[in-house]
Amino acid sequence: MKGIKFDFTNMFYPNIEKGIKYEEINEYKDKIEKIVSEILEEEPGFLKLPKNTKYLDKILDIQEWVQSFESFVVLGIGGSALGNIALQTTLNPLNYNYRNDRKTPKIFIVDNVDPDFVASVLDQIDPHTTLFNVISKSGTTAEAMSNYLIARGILESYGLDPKKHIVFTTDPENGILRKIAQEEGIETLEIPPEVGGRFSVLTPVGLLSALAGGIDIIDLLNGAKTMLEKVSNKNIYENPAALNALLHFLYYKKGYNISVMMPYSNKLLLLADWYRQLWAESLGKKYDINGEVVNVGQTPVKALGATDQHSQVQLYNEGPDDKIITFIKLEKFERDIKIPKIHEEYSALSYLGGKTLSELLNTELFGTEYALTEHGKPNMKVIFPEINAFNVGQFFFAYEFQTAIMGKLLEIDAYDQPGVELGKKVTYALMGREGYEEFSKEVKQKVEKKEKFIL
Ligand SMILES: O=P(O)(O)OC[C@H]1O[C@](O)(CO)[C@@H](O)[C@@H]1O
Repeated sequence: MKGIKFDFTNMFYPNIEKGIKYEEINEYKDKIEKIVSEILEEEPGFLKLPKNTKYLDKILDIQEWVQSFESFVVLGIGGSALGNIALQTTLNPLNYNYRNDRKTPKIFIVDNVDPDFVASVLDQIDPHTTLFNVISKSGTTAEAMSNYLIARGILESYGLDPKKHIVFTTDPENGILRKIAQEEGIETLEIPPEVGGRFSVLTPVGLLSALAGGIDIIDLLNGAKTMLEKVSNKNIYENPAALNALLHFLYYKKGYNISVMMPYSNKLLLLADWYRQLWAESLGKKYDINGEVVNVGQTPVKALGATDQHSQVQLYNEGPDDKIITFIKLEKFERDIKIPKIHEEYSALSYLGGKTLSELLNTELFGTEYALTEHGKPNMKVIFPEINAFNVGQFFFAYEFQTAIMGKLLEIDAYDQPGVELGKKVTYALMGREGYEEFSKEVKQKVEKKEKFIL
């Protein structure tokens, strides 16, 4: 069958000595059935996206305008950038201006306020031929807003009409971007109110820059749609998202606090960055749904094969039993390179001659998998037959659904992020935002009183 596959072989006992037993899975069969039914019934915002053509139509309407620019610059952060970055590095890695005979803009994603980084992007673009896509669900995030102000300032300094060079992606009603859009007539795409940032890659948040970069967004959504069908299966043994969630949950209960995602493909690497936000922000929670303090969460970690075999794998093999490793395997690379048969006289080199790099890379993946299993460390694999929009759409959707299930298993709210508020509030206060004067004093006093220890 078309699409990605999940290989759970090395998650189970007896392949892994301390592995999960089928009896443990069976104990949760009914619970998983109930959870999947509940999610399908509750229809959290992200679930509606694969079938919703409303947003797609609107984006396709402005395709010609968007692709008439030479540069397309996303200004956003977190869920308003990570999906975009994953899509571009996976499906538009060369980021050409000319691709498949069709001119598409070069895509830049500015997801930080590091002045060196922002300046380096600005150095590369010509405002006359640039479209800025300001993405913010809340329309308040300091990083996205400051970069918006900078972009707008530049446009104005060139005498350019912001309406012709800016498109907003934001909430349909709330937030300052929506207000500015209404007052000034700036083109604006909607983020459905019920879809949180980290679940929004399949909304205009991710779709517009994807389309701008020449990615087949219809295929992307088709992939998500087929995965929706697959993960709607209530039988745990036929539902990869449910089985993956349950395995992560059962291991988590045994002290496996870390979930490593390790693609063996540079193009697929940043899917792991997208996953990190999804898993961390959704599941790292102090309170459960009844208001009890639980302090749960599993720390997502990103690694790259084969590079990190020479950096992290020592720890993964011999360190504490606290990690589950998810490899991402690519079966068919877009290109391959044959290793020349030079130095046939040295056996330390001659075994490589005549092989391909993809052969070497996937053999290394096999070696790492084998070694981890021998060391008794649980590991699994997501297999991409090839990199295309359909498979990437499947991947996004499977992990979103898996996160929803994991949230229910942990009995927490997977859709909020109260833990990020305090840091934001301090920034507002210290940067002098109106209404935060008292809080600013409080913070300064507290810091003043601290016993300092600086070396
Ligand atoms: O799209 P927004 O509202 O600018 O938010 C960006 C990101 O900030 C967060 O709210 C966390 O600070 C994320 O959940 C979100 O993806």
